[in-house]
Amino acid sequence: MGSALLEGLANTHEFELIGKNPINPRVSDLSDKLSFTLVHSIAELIKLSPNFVILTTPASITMDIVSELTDLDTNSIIISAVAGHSYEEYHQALPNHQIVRCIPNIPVSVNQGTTSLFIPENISDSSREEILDLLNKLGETILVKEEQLSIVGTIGGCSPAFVDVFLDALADSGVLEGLQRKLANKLAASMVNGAATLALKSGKEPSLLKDQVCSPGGTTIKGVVSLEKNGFRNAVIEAVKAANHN
Ligand SMILES: NC(=O)C1=CN([C@@H]2O[C@H](COP(=O)(O)OP(=O)(O)OC[C@H]3O[C@@H](n4cnc5c(N)ncnc54)[C@H](OP(=O)(O)O)[C@@H]3O)[C@@H](O)[C@H]2O)C=CC1
Ligand SMILES: O=C(O)[C@@H]1CCC=N1
Repeated sequence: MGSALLEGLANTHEFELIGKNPINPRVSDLSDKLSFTLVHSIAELIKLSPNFVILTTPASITMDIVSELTDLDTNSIIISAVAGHSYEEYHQALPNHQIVRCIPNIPVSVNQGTTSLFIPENISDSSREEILDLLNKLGETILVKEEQLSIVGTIGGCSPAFVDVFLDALADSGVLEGLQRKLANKLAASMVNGAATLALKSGKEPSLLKDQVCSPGGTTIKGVVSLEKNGFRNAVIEAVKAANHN
């Protein structure tokens, strides 16, 4: 997730970026590619007084890292992208800092992300604006209450993987009929991109858009009936449930 955020922010050419990571050749290569400063300790990071600190660490080590941020300038805004720790936990660890929680998704790397964001009440209007300005450069930002962050973050954050499974399956079906894999992959991704753009731009309900494709007695409705017979809708609902109630 950290690499995806760095890529999306680097694409804007508007930020001086810093990455903090244990020594790792993968991250050194990324820092060369995206031209960001790489630091290996929190102390080095704190000295640089960044405007924002975005946390993308595994949940299991995040609170240890947060406890090292006590000397961070209180003007620095902390944005946690970590699923699994509440605002209250961060606030207790760093009571004088401004902290918000978000769940971005991997398409932030191409500035087409969906980021659900919880901003607590104690954040000033100017900080709120700065946070939204930053995240909006990465795609769409959806403001939510903290109790909604889990389900909104699951649908926004995990579902790119579910869509990737769908894309891979669509491409498989093309390959089965003799298409080259590359062509099948491109066809599937372009189609999903177009269908999603139409849903967003038209504002129409997906069920109405589906009806427009299904000609009476035609081929699409036969495919839709087959999806329903095979539990496609239920499989999606169960996947979101499983991811959200882990
Ligand atoms: N993947 C996603 O789509 C999303 C993930 N998230 C959240 O982002 C977080 C990371 O997830 P994800 O990127 O998938 O997991 P990864 O395991 O791929 O990434 C974790 C990163 O943390 C780094 N790291 C480990 N220890 C430290 C440390 N002490 N200081 C700094 N960095 C450290 C790892 O470095 P190294 O590579 O050297 O091991 C790695 O780059 C999780 O909390 C997750 O909930 C939120 C939304 C979406
Ligand atoms: O798989 C995960 O745990 C993270 C949280 C949201 C997306 N990926």
